[in-house]
Amino acid sequence: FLPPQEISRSSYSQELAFPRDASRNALPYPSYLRLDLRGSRGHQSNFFFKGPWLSGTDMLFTAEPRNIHHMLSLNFGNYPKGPEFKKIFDVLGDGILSVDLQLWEDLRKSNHAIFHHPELLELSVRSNTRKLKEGLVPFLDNAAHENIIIDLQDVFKRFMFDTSSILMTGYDPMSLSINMPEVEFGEAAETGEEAIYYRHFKPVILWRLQNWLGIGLERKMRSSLATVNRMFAKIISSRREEICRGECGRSMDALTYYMNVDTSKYKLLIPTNDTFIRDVVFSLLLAGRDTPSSALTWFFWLLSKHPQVLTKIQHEINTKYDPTDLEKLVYLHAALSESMRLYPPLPFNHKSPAKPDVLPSGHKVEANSKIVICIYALGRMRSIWGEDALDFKPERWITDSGDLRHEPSYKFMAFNAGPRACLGKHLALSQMKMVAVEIIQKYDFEVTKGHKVEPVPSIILRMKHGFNVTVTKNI
Ligand code: HEM
Repeated sequence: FLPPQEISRSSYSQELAFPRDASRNALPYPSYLRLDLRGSRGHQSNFFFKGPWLSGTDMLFTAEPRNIHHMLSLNFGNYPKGPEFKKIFDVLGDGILSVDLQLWEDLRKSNHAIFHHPELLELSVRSNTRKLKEGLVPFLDNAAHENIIIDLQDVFKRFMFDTSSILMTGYDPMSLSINMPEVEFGEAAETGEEAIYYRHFKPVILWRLQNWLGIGLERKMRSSLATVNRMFAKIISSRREEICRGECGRSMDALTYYMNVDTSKYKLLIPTNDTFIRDVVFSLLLAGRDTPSSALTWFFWLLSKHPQVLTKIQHEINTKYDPTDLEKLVYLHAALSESMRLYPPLPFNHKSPAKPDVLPSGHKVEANSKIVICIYALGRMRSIWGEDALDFKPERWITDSGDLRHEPSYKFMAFNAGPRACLGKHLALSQMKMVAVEIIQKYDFEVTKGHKVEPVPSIILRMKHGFNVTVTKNI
């Protein structure tokens, strides 16, 4: 994150403006989102940031589909996450989100196997259904009855933490309940995500020194990490004990799967090593908790601003809803995609070439240099999405014959693109649809007057002040 004064002191390859008044959904965004939203030519989709001398903070920002396709698909082998990424995301250890090469391949293949396993899919539907019935509905009923203001973002985070934890660890932390217990893990994860965000834009030596001295966000980062490690130590040791006692008749969750993973097939996985298990499951838990809750928050905020879209979704639910076939809800799917185009839960991605290369835009990139893909800006480029790029229009996702329109992932990058595309996309979409249907069918909600909506500088696009609403029951 670069404060405005630092931006003006630094040299850019061109002047980049953020036209606040140009976007109906405009918000005061951090610097990495400031690609020219009016941009209609390739060269406006890239800029090179030159940081202070020897600080190691030079980086190329890009929101150009040709470059993205080149790095994430065509020339994937030359664009690992890289050693710098591994340092910045050191808290993830050897989880799938931060590793490269053979270990990533083993994790990717084993993750793919588990995410397509019928038992895990069944566990996902069961836990979502139960959490709606026993967590979300009683909570919202109570809020409606008591007429109290609730933070819908917090509610979504709790819902996703509980369901994601059931899926990944087999354990339900029960964080979504009327008395809203303190969620140590959630606070720790969010502090960590903010600290990691700032690490992207600071010299490594500086944040490492701050971490070592225990200063500022890095101090909080250290205590957050201790919280996460404590939680995992408990979960892992009690599962090992259950396995020893032969009590592991539970249905498939990621923790159980990785403790019994077939090492003749996945040679680099170490099921007997607790640190390794912690790394693998922690990444999955984060992936499953933070992104769908961010997506749902922005989605409901957009609905509050576009009642005509809400009416269409209600009509679709009333006429086509079939709980066993959520694919029938085409308009709801389109509205969710449109919301993630404008508000991608992960607003940027980081790449680092292994060898020097020239991008399709003509930019030369050195080995180990930093490239930031601006997913947020990509979703708002008029050159890509047309003159109405800044409008919330689910219709753009629907073909003349009423089917969903497919957009290439280097254009709609909310779920990443290429061999590292999100593995949880279908699980996440089903889950978000279930939550959306439940709320839209049963409740009306109103955003609290004067509530300020702005993003927090973090690697996840969250609302800084939460999303305060009141709800009323409509059935
Ligand atoms: C709206 C919801 C979601 C969005 C927008 C999303 C987006 C993404 C993105 C952008 C990446 C690339 C991250 C990177 O390379 O640094 C990613 C990777 C991944 N996601 Fe998701 N995700 C979502 C939900 C989920 C869920 C629910 C799960 C698991 C249950 C999941 C599992 C994963 C995994 C395992 C990867 C790593 C893939 C790899 O590196 O090979 N995601 N996701």
